[in-house]
Amino acid sequence: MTAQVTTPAATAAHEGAEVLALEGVTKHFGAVAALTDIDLTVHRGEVLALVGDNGAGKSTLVKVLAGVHSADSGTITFEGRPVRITSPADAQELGIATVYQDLALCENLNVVENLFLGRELRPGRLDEVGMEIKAWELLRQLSAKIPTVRIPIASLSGGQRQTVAIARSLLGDPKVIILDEPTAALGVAQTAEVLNLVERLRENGHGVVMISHNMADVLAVADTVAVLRLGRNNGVFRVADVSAEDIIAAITGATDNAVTQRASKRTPTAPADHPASASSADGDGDAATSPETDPTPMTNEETRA
Ligand SMILES: Nc1ncnc2c1ncn2[C@@H]1O[C@H](COP(=O)(O)OP(=O)(O)OP(=O)(O)O)[C@@H](O)[C@H]1O
Repeated sequence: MTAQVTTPAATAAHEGAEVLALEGVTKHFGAVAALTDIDLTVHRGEVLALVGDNGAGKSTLVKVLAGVHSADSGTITFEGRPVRITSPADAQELGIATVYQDLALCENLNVVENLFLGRELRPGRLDEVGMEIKAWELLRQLSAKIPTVRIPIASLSGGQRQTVAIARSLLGDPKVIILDEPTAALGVAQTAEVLNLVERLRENGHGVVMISHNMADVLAVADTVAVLRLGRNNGVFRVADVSAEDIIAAITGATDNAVTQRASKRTPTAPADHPASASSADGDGDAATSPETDPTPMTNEETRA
């Protein structure tokens, strides 16, 4: 897995150009500060894992990008120009697709019917052949293992359902695809199948934002990990440079808690090799960060490079 570039000089070597950037995005719900000054950058052909504890702001951030919530302040730049996302239609028009955890598939309808629900091809009348050809084309892009596109969703496995939901998100030809916990509740084989899909999306040049609580998945498939804590940025890391303990430390805002101690007992490492990495953006001072030994969380300028 290639490390993310961090310097302007190396920008040309980056796998893809910047497609989506957030700067200072803030969202309140009444007195609750769900997001404060969030900066984030997504490139073409990059898988960015968005991680954080419960209530860290991940869903709110996704909903801001999906046009469900409007940001109170901050700038969102899409393909180099500032944009306003005030509705799901805005997001779709820009090329930001979101696959929510519930997948929103109709159990009794088959794969083609689900893919085209609400946007059936109709040159005069329903173009069944055209839809079927397009369905296979989308599934082929994902190297998907679906036996037939006329099978009802109810007969598919969790991984196959995720495949159909992701294929449907590709219909609008999006540049950025947001996946909300795509492997939650899946078994080992199905998780592997979904991680393969994520890799296909990257190969096809999409920018992928993947919310996940699963460190193994994050380390297996992401290029970059962005940590949210209490609604703020708490570190952006290249996966190549970071361990699961580093990420957990940034999520929890501490190196010395029960979770990180358990993780380091399983994989003993010298403290100098695997220090805490959280750049404590929330200023609560409980995240230990050492400039000498830190696995180099990227600055916001670097992630935008
Ligand atoms: N519609 C809403 N109204 C009021 N408060 C909200 C709303 N949505 C989210 N919040 C609050 O914003 C904060 C961030 O919540 P959010 O759901 O974005 O976190 P999360 O990281 O997605 O958590 P989880 O992993 O549990 O889904 C929380 O304090 C939450 O209670």
